[in-house]
Amino acid sequence: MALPRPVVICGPSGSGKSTLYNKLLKEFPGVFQLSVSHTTRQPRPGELNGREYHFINRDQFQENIKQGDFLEWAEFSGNIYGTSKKALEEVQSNNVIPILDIDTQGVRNVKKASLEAVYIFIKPPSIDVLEKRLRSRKTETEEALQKRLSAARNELEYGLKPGNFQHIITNDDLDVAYEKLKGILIKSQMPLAMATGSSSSVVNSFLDKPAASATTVNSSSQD
Ligand SMILES: Nc1ncnc2c1ncn2[C@@H]1O[C@H](COP(=O)(O)OP(=O)(O)OP(=O)(O)O)[C@@H](O)[C@H]1O
Repeated sequence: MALPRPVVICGPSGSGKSTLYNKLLKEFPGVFQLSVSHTTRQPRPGELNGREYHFINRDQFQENIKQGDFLEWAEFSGNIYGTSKKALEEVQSNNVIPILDIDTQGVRNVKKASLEAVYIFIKPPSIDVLEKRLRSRKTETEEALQKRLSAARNELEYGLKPGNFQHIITNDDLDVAYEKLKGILIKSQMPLAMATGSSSSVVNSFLDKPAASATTVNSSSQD
C-alpha cells in the first residue's frame, strides 16, 4: 500500500510555522501528526521519550547517522537533532500524514532522500514584522533573537528562490494564511475529504498523486 505523502513546513523562526500546523493538528485530529525528532539533549521536565523527542545519546546518534538512518540532522548549541526515516515511516504506517518542521538545511537534505513530500515555505510579511512577532513571543534573549533574525535572512533567500519550494505562503493575516495552507493541501489531493472529516479518505486522496505545480500564495488581502 502506498504511504501518505509527508508535508514539509519550513520558514524562518517566528514566521508562524507552528502556529499554522498546530491549527491543522487541532482541526483535523488523527489526519496529521508531527514527526518526532531525535535529539541528544537531555529531556526537560514533563517531556516524554517518544512524544516530544526520541532522546538518545551522542554515540548512538552518530552510529545511526553512519548507518544512514537519518533523513536530515543538524547540530545546534552542542546537541544533535534529526529526523529519522523510521520516525517518519511509523507515522505513515498508521495512515497518518506526517508534518516535518525543518529548516532550509534540513530541506536540502530531505530533498536528497527523494522524499515525495509537499514542500511549503512560510514567509513573514517583512523582517520588521518578524522581529516584532519574535519580540512579543518573549521566548528569546536579545542575543538569541539577533541570531534568529540573521538566520532568517538566509532562510528567506533560500525559501524564496524559485524552484526551492512548491508553495510559498505569506503569513500576514493568520486566518487567511491558514485557509491558504488548507487550500494547498486540497490541491495536493489530500483533503478533498477534510470536509468530511474522514481521515482514511483524506489519506487515500493524497496517495500517489503528482506534485502540485509551484504556486505562491499570499495571505494579505490583495491576494
Ligand atoms: N499571522 C500572524 N499574525 C500575528 N502574529 C502571528 C501570526 N502568526 C504567528 N504569529 C505569532 O508570531 C509568533 C511566532 O510564531 P510561531 O511561534 O508559530 O513561529 P515559528 O515559525 O513556529 O517559530 P520557531 O521556528 O521559532 O518555532 C507567535 O507568538 C505567534 O503567535
